[in-house]
Amino acid sequence: MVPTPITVRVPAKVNLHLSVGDTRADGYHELATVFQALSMVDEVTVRSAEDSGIDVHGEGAGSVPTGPGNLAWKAVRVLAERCGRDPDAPGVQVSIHKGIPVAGGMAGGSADAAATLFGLNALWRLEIGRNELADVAAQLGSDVPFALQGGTALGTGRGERLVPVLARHTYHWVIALDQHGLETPDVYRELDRLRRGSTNNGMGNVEPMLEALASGDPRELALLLGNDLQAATVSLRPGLRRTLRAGVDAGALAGVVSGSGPTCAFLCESADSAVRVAAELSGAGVCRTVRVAQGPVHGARFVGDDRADRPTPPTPPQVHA
Ligand SMILES: C[C@](O)(CO)[C@H](O)COP(=O)(O)OP(=O)(O)OC[C@H]1O[C@@H](n2ccc(N)nc2=O)[C@H](O)[C@@H]1O
Ligand SMILES: Nc1ncnc2c1ncn2[C@@H]1O[C@H](COP(=O)(O)OP(=O)(O)OP(=O)(O)O)[C@@H](O)[C@H]1O
Repeated sequence: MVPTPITVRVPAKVNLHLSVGDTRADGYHELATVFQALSMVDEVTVRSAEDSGIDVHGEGAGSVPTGPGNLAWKAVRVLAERCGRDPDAPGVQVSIHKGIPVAGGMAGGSADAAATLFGLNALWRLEIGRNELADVAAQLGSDVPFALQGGTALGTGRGERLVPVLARHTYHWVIALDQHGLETPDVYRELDRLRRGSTNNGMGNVEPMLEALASGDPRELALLLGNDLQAATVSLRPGLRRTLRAGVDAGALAGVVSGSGPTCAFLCESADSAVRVAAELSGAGVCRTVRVAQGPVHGARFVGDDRADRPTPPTPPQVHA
């Protein structure tokens, strides 16, 4: 019997804090980061098919590869290898509906890889537990484990080692999308260039941010938003200075470049304030488009599964596409 297709919803992320340390021997930078999952999502459906393939729909779909360059494709291969399966007999069709901006610093490709792992775990009835799935996720990219986990989390190592963080509040965000994306390696390379000759690549202290998150006051959190990659992103895209200023002028508590950018995220005092800021920012002519989002939200989960306390169940129910 052909298994029922599985659809998984998976969130974007913003880095509330991103400290970038030294480059390691493997070429990655040591990180200390606080991730938050936001209510901008991709939906990924995995189904058994004669021939394997990927189709991509939604905003920015035209710039997403549908072959081996797609992180979801890699996820199929890596998981198949892990469990000794032939990924092409039968094949897997992966359908991606993009709601997360492409190459925007919000981990869209990572989200699709995480959703594919999560979906295949059910489609192939593998019953892989969350820790092992997170290990496979880390093989695919530094941001992939967080897309599985969601919520708010502290990431260390190259960003893949996660500890959940208590966040007492729903935070309201305005997200400003830029005209064109940026490639993450280019942004890290630019940071290395800007830092050349400097010896002080110490990691910022995340404790104050963890306390602000526990208190739940967005004004406290706003004072602590920070991203070491921001200088590099702004150096590559100087117009972002204007975007960041415009968000604060429109009434946001603070703004920060999301990860490697060029998307900017603005923290607002309330849902109403976010709507006002979004309206004013979209009229300011400093970005392609503006969205309103909330965080934290769940990591990868089945569409239709509303149980709030089960972000990554090891043996989930199958939900039909
Ligand atoms: C900017 C962030 O989104 C912040 O969460 C991440 O650090 C990037 O995570 P990602 O896109 O999953 O990145 P990966 O696919 O693991 O790595 C892509 C490239 O980014 C750079 N990279 C990434 C993570 C890291 N800790 N140090 C790095 O230098 C490396 O050039 C690497 O080759
Ligand atoms: N499933 C996918 N969705 C989007 N882009 C993908 C996907 N698979 C591969 N890519 C490629 O990866 C590049 C980065 O896309 P992505 O949307 O993941 O960027 P990002 O959000 O900036 O990543 P991150 O925040 O994790 O650094 C794109 O240029 C695209 O060609």
